[in-house]
Parts: sequence; structure tokens; C-alpha cells
Amino acid sequence: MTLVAIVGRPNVGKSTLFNRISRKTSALVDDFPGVTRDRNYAQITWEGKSFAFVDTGGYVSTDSSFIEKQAREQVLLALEEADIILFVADAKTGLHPEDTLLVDILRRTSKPIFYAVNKIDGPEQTRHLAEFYELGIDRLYPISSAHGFGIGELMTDLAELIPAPPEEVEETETNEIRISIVGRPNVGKSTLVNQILGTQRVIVSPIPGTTRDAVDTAFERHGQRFVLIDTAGIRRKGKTREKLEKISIIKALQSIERSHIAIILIDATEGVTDQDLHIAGYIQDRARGCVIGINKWDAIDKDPKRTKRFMEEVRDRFRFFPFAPILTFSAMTGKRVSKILPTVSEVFAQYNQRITTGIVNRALEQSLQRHEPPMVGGRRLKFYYATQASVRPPTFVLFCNYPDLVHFSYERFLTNQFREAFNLDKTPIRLLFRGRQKGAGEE
Ligand SMILES: Nc1nc2c(ncn2[C@@H]2O[C@H](COP(=O)(O)OP(=O)(O)OP(=O)(O)O)[C@@H](O)[C@H]2O)c(=O)[nH]1
Ligand SMILES: Nc1nc2c(ncn2[C@@H]2O[C@H](COP(=O)(O)OP(=O)(O)OP(=O)(O)O)[C@@H](O)[C@H]2O)c(=O)[nH]1
Repeated sequence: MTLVAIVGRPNVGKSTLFNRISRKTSALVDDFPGVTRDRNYAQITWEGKSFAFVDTGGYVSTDSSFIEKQAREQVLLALEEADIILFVADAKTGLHPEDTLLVDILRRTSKPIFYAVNKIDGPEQTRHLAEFYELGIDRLYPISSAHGFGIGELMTDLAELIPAPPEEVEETETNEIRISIVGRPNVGKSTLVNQILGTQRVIVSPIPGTTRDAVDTAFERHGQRFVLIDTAGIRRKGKTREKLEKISIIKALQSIERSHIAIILIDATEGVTDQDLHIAGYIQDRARGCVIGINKWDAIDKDPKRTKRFMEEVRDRFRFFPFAPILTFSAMTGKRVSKILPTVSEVFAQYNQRITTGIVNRALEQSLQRHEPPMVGGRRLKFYYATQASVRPPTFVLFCNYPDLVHFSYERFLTNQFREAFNLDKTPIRLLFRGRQKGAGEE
């Protein structure tokens, strides 16, 4: 997905603009689920084009010279990582020497840049625009983030640069397994990529991903084709790790989006952190297959008691992922890395599993017998029929009398029953509840 970064001096109104675009416009906003804590990025659809917005601002320092340095760094990082840059200046303060500096940096790139002058709240203020033409930019967008003026036009021009959404690749029945490797900085992602690719002789070819930086790598193993998503992105080392955080998480989300199976790496020497769960939450929301990889296993004390406690803790913190296999390995020494691809294949096979309708209905009947559906609001919940609607992940539609009243705990019960009956212990599955079909072709 195309990534648009908003950059500019402190206080020019970047977050106000971001908020307006992500919440208060008619743009359809799909917050990245699972990562709602950080409000700095949003997935947006404007005139049929989808893209992600990131606000690079929010400088913590109060020392103004330091802030300016930080702003410059953000611009450099945005240039490196984003596909389109949206530069914002402030009409109220007027043209600032620092604006000129930032614009000079931006000029060095061939990436598309949009220049907006903010806080032009009414027609009488458009005169403030004049001095910004000193920057030598042909097209300036006068906007008011606070009042919403000029935003629509800017967004429309921006959307024009974004490629049309690709045909839904997801459901094409190719058998290549698309894998994303995600995790916090320093967990060993690139070491693992090198280890996996180093042991694979048949590297098919690097294939350009959706954005210019994203280069995926395809290879074959025992006749199975694998694609490692965004190999280039994983290998590229960020110099200023901390500040990359905002963009790097979006990159991870985008990789997950494009993959079938996500390998989330945990650093054994640090244990499971909140951010690991944050990323995992996104894998869950997107219903991707998942393998939990505990890396740097060589570096910890392998006292059996301690190991047992460690594994229990991982299971507990990932309790929302009971189906994700957990592997321990060392990307550095290569020990047990060979387990990864077979495990991924196993998860993928289940992720694609189709169950015949007869078997689905037998499992439904048995589940209903084992545990009668509860009364809801004085009414008895009744299930009529079930069928598998799709794969990736296996998704089952259950027709019943009160589809909206199926309680979470009963849904969980049915999910567990289905998992067991169909041997789907390693993949997410989805249950959808629908009202009884009234006639052919009707929902
Ligand atoms: N008059 C006017 N004020 C605005 C407009 N947009 C933002 N502001 C004000 O400008 C100030 C700074 O806005 P922010 O959105 O926090 O600026 P920022 O660029 O995100 O700041 P950093 O977080 O430091 O990077 C706030 O007081 C806003 O209310 C606008 O269109 N018109
Ligand atoms: N002991 C040990 N160290 C490892 C292992 N895997 C990676 N490391 C070390 O951990 C550090 C980070 O590894 P990278 O592969 O660069 O991690 P990364 O996740 O790609 O890092 P970012 O680029 O910051 O996201 C390096 O110093 C590696 O040598 C491992 O299995 N065992």
C-alpha cells in the first residue's frame, strides 16, 4: 500500500491535518485494528484509492534547536520510507528559514511531494500564500486543517498519483506461500532472512512488491514455492532506529497484509513485550496464519525449569493465538531454523483446508448435542445448517434464527468444536452467523 508521510516544522498543524484527514473528512478511515493505541497512522480510502497516512510529528523535546534537528531527521526518514511526502508549512508564522531548509532536503528526491500551506482559514488570508512562492514551488496547496478548506482538492490530487488497487490477489488459488517476518527492532529478522535464504539454493528471483522499496524474494523448497515479503525492507538497516518506529510498524502491517502466514519473532533474551502483542493483534485481526518464532535461543540459559516457565509465559501472553505453533531457534547459529518452513507449510495447508458440507453439518449437530445452545432473551437459539464459505482462513457460515444473539462464549465453544472435528489446530478459523435463507439468491 502506498504510504504518505506528513512532514513539516513543529506546530505547523500536522496532527490537525492528520486528524482532519483521518477522522473528520468524508474519507473512509480504517484504523489499523489492534494498533489503535498509537493514533499516528491511519488507512484511508479516497476516491477509490487506498493509502496509509502517517503523521511524523509529535516532537517531545522542548529545546527548539533540538526539535528542528529532529524535524529534519524525520524528513530524511520519511523520504527513505514513504512513497509520497506531504510537506506542511504555516501561513501564520509565515515562511521560516527552517521551511527553506526542509524543502531543500525534499528537492533531492524523485518521490512525489505535495506542498501545503496551512492555517489559511479564510479568503482574506490567501495573501499569506505569496511569500511561500519564494520556495520556488509551482503548486502550493492553501489549506486550513482546522476548518477543512482546501483539503478535498489536495486529497484528490494526491489520490491521482496512487495506483489503482490491484486485483484481489488473496483468493487466487496459487500455491505459493507468502510469508512475512515481523517483530520489534533487533529481534533478528534480517539474520533470519539471511539464514533462510542462505540455505535455499534455488532462489527464483527478486520480485518488485507494491511499493518501490518492497522487494520480495521467491524460492522453492521440495517443490513448494515460498515468497518472503519485503526482503529488502527487512535487510535495510535503519540508522536511527527509535524514530523509525512509526513508519516501521506500518511497514510490518503492510507485510502482514500481503502475506498468508506471518512469523512473529520474539527475542528469547527479552521475553514477550507489549509491542510483540501489538503486532500479533494485527495478525489476528487480519486472520493470517501465524507462527511464533522465539529467536536467540542460543543466548539463554536452558535450565529445564526456566525453559518450561518461559514457554508457559509465551503461551499465556499469546493466549488469543492458541493455534499458533511456537518454535525456538537461533537465527544466528542456524540451529532449528530448518523447522520453520515445514511448520509454515503445515499452517498453510490448514489455512487452505476445505471441509465438505456433510462433515461440517455433522460436526455442527454433534456440537449442538454436546452443548445445547443457550436461551437468549427468553428465546431458544436454533441452528439449521452450516457450510464452509471460504478458505484463507477457513470460514464457516452457520445459519440460525437469531444470528445477532449468538453469545461470545457459545461462539468460542463452536469454534473449538470445529477446530477439533476438522483437525484445524494450527490455523485461525472464522465463524459467521446468518439468518435463515429465505429463498434462493437471498441473503
Ligand atoms: N488557525 C489555524 N490554526 C491551526 C490550523 N491547523 C492547526 N492549527 C493550530 O496550530 C497548532 C499546532 O497544531 P498541531 O496540529 O499540533 O501541529 P503539529 O505540526 O502536529 O505539531 P508537532 O506535534 O509539534 O509536530 C494548534 O494550536 C492548532 O490548533 C489551521 O488550519 N488554522
Ligand atoms: N545470540 C543471538 N543473537 C542474534 C540472533 N539473531 C540475531 N542476533 C543478533 O541480534 C542483533 C539484531 O539482529 P538483526 O537481524 O539485525 O535484527 P532485526 O530484527 O533485523 O533488526 P532491525 O533491522 O532493527 O529491525 C544482531 O546483533 C544479531 O547478530 C540469534 O539467534 N542469537
